[in-house]
Amino acid sequence: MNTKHAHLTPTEHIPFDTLRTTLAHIFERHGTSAAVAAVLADNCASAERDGAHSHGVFRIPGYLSTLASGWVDGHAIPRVQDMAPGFLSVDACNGFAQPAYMMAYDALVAKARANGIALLAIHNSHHFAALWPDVEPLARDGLVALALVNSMACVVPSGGTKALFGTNPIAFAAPRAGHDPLVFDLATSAMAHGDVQIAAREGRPLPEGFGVDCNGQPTTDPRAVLDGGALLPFGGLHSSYKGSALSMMVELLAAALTGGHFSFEFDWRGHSGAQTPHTGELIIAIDPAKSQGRGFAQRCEDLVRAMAGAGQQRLPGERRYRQRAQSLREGVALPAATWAELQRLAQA
Ligand SMILES: NC(=O)C1=CN([C@@H]2O[C@H](COP(=O)(O)OP(=O)(O)OC[C@H]3O[C@@H](n4cnc5c(N)ncnc54)[C@H](OP(=O)(O)O)[C@@H]3O)[C@@H](O)[C@H]2O)C=CC1
Ligand SMILES: O=C(O)C1=NCCCC1
Repeated sequence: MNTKHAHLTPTEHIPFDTLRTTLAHIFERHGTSAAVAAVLADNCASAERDGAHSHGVFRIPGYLSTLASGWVDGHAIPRVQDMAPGFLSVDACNGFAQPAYMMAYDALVAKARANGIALLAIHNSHHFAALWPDVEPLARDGLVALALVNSMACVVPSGGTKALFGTNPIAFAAPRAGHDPLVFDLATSAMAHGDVQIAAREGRPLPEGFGVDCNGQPTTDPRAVLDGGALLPFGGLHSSYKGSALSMMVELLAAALTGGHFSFEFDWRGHSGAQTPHTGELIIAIDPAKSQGRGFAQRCEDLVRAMAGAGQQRLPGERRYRQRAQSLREGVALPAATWAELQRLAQA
């Protein structure tokens, strides 16, 4: 949202269902089917609820300008194809990735349980969201899950000078006995592009070693990164080859394997306002019940205990679950100006 002065206004606490319904109205009134609106609204409201601000309501203007530009089809009806016993392919038909995923979700779970492992390869799709909502439900269904999605060329490969990779996140989830699933979700760039946009809006510098300007020179100015500059892969100045290798892997698995575009391949010039990357996504689901040994859930607890014993202060995903519980208890905290703008858009 354009919340430039939102921090000056009071905070409102909005019940999660009210936020989700309002977002669904916004999507539907701005160019999606009711079915697509429901999926995107749930995703976006869930991100805001969990404190994943770079992919919560902050993204609404980007979704709307993209829909208005004609770059994405908000009414697309995805086509699911059964490629092999463990391989499903979905053509999102130039629509959003999440409705395509929802259409194939049950088949993916059934295949993973039957075969031990199954892949869902989505192409011709747009992903503008956090990735953990694509893996957490699989872990709640008892499966180990990995998701990868590529975005748009805004990351310089290690040692290079030109933006080529996307910010290319990887999300992982594993079921735990008696606990929320173990989940991590991280961009393979030094920072998510959304966080660079938020830093620019709030006038905050980036940490050293995260970005370069349009001349390839190191900069901490988020605007210089956004205006022709680029991010570096994660890993810091001396180990960015590690983030770069992971980013390369995401390009291959999310784009080459699915039939989607690489982050540098699609051309959205001519669609003024378009912000959603037109790429691909790969989701891998593994049934741990098929594995050897003392049982995956038990081994997971062994590892978590050992990590705590070694001094790890918190698990990935833990902050998010804490924020989720608080938001469900007290309502999702939003600047009053942002909530007023969302309500206006829902009527517009
Ligand atoms: N659709 C797209 O194309 C793209 C989407 N994104 C999204 O942007 C979001 C933000 O990514 P990013 O900035 O890399 O995420 P963060 O760096 O904020 O967090 C990455 C992961 O590390 C965990 N974590 C953070 N701090 C700690 C800590 N001190 N100890 C243990 N674990 C920790 C987080 O858990 P916790 O959540 O609990 O803090 C999270 O699982 C993601 O949801 C990603 O999917 C990014 C790039 C492209
Ligand atoms: O934050 C990011 O990085 C991105 N998020 C949504 C899609 C484009 C990249």
